[in-house]
Amino acid sequence: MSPGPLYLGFDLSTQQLKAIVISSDLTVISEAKVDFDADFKEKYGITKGVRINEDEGEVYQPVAMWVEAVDLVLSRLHEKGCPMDQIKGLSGSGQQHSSVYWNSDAETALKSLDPKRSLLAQLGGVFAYKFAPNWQDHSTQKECDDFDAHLGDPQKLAEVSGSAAHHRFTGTQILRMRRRRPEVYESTARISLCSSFLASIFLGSIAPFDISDVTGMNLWDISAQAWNEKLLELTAGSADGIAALRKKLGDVPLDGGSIFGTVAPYFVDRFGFSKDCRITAFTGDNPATILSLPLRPLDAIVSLGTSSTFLMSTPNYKPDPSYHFMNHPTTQGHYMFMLCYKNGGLAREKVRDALPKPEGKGDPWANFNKAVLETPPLDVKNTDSDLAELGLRILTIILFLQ
Ligand SMILES: Nc1ncnc2c1ncn2[C@@H]1O[C@H](COP(=O)(O)OP(=O)(O)O)[C@@H](O)[C@H]1O
Ligand SMILES: O=C(CO)[C@@H](O)[C@H](O)COP(=O)(O)O
Repeated sequence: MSPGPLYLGFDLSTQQLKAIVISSDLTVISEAKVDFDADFKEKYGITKGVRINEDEGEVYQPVAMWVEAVDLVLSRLHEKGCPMDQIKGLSGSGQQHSSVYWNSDAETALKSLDPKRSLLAQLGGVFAYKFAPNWQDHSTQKECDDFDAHLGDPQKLAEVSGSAAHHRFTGTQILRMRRRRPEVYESTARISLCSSFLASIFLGSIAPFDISDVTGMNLWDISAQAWNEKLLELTAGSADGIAALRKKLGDVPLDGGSIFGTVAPYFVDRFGFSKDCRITAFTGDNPATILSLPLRPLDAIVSLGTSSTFLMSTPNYKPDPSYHFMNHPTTQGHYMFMLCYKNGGLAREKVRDALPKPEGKGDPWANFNKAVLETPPLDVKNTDSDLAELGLRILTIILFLQ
């Protein structure tokens, strides 16, 4: 029996490109992944998905690797016998903050993709910069100082953009790109976030930023729901440069759930997608996580990937330099609150490696999981007087009940 209309979701994260196909009742029909280290370590010179330039604190990923991964993950789905022609909707998420710099050939190349040739053969030359600065990049201290000072102080920047300046936030990254690599900035026709980059490939045209992901840039004025003119001026270097920067950034649709169009003919001819398979906005991986569970007021999600994040949804906008506020991805007037630990995965691996190794070729995390399950949270046995819970309650009161 046919499972009915299917939906395809992607996640382009630090270490993998994952694809999952589900039916309307959320049954998983097929899945495939490209693991960057397992598939591309030698070819692209990466470790844990990234390259590092220690001297400047740069952490970055080859954009060509992402492009190649799209063809590869789809051919894996296809080879598994996934009924591609029944996929009616397609969307996805991308690691937040990471940016792609397209040159002026990009739009034409995306519109005229030939299904007989690979994506990489056709898109290899459309980037003004071969790399995407990764969210782990920390080369932008000077730019952070400039952002924090530009509106007065970090509190003011947080009030306007939802966050104080952060190394990984895309505004500080674009400012550094203009200063450090002015030729790249000049030859950039459009800038994408990781999420809108992936949407652009499927759409065959450069997709706009998502309304939630745009709030991870330190450039979007959340109260005005518009680019902040002063922050654009800082990034562009002068008032005269604002118009050119706006062009590179593009317009941002305020409706996060909008449909961008149908899948590009390349995917219909090469992988058997239906012509009417529709593409909805791709968003950041954390906003996507917020959407993945039906959160009630005061519910929180902890997401453990390369980073670790703590997420809540709220109608109250209470920004502070010590955490992040972002637009909710689909509900206008709602926000998501986030704490992010950049070294979450690393810390867990360190603890895992300090424990005795499990015997044989079983799950390398077996002893870690056992130790976690056997240890009471923060080693506090009485949960009624648990200090961690007290901390969470205070945070909740500060955020929501003030
Ligand atoms: N069984 C496990 N228990 C705890 N952590 C794990 C386990 N398996 C993988 N990890 C950690 O999760 C990280 C990868 O998470 P994943 O969500 O796939 O990455 P990404 O950030 O690319 O989305 C790895 O770096 C590793 O530290
Ligand atoms: O930078 C942040 C959030 O601000 C990270 O959470 C990234 O979004 C990366 O996600 P993973 O690759 O760890 O899933």
